[in-house]
Amino acid sequence: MKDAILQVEHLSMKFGGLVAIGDLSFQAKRGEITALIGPNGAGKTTVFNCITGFYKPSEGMITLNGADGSSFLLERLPNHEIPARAKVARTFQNIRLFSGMTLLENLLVAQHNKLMKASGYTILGLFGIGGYRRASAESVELAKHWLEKADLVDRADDPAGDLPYGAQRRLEIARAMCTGPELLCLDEPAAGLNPKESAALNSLLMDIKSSTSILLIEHDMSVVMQISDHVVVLEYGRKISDGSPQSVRTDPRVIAAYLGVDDEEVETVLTEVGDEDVIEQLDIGPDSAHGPGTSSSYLAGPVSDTIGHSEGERVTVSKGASKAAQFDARVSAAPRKPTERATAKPAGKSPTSKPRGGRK
Ligand SMILES: Nc1ncnc2c1ncn2[C@@H]1O[C@H](COP(=O)(O)OP(=O)(O)OP(=O)(O)O)[C@@H](O)[C@H]1O
Repeated sequence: MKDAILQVEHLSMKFGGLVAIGDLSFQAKRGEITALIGPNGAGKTTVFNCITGFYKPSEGMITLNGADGSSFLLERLPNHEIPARAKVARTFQNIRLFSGMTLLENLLVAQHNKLMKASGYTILGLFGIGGYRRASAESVELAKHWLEKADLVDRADDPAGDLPYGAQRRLEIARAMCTGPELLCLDEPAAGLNPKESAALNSLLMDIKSSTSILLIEHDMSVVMQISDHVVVLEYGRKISDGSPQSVRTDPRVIAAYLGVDDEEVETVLTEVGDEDVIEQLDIGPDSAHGPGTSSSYLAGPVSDTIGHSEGERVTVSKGASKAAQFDARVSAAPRKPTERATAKPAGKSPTSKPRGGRK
């Protein structure tokens, strides 16, 4: 069995009165692609920011287990040590390349720390001594290696800003790989890509996962379903599902969390899901207190104004906000009537559909 490279335990992150993440626990296994998904504002980027040191969590533990047996509590490491010592690299939702520099230069800048160390931080070291020259040649080789993997080697001497959008995304990932990470955290790498660019990204990520574990935030469900080994679903900072892409895809709570679109999508959702059990659960009769049977707010009625988080803590969300909580309440309140199909149809957005989110 694969061991966990990342262990998130009881993580909470508060911004004043807002609990963006509440008592979240999950694992990412070594050599796997773990996807973190959820509707907009679910807390995915906040989790990334806690893992990569941009935020210090309010509570909880984030453990990174290195391949050599080392172990780091990321919430306690100074920011700059997270990439350098714990070997965690990340990309952001918006592209952050040096657009005036060539592709090769971008990948060499990423190796700056390694080169400076080899120079002994002296001018003599930079000009002549063997260690620096050797490190410099290795850096160029590594850059070339990742340019080839990203299918960008032909454009090595072009300015990064001249690349098409999808190629810039791959260059960012290649640059992150030049830092030698054990865990690569990618924040919406497929946002804004066309299908061809998306396929190129998928094959790059599948290639990377043989050597480096990946934690992925992604709204594009075709990417998530194709390449992920494990999916964690968030809604309002809470984990509502955790498992294989197939189990998450057919989890009614996840389907409910993605609610909020037109009635005509309902049939598509049920067909896409194609799971009798799920259809039965979604077909439990409508709650008469919340509108007529044909209402698209079938699962969106006000069940609770608050969502429970870690012990004793509640976060207030807008009335009827958590679709997963409403689904739970509906399932436990209503008697199961598998043979009696309700006339009402839940409005739904399947997690197999395209995203609500996008390029920021
Ligand atoms: N620095 C901050 N200060 C205050 N609130 C914040 C901050 N960062 C995030 N939040 C809030 O935390 C919640 C989760 O935000 P987050 O960006 O993590 O969600 P997300 O799932 O990544 O959303 P998206 O899919 O839109 O990127 C939101 O309500 C957001 O407004």
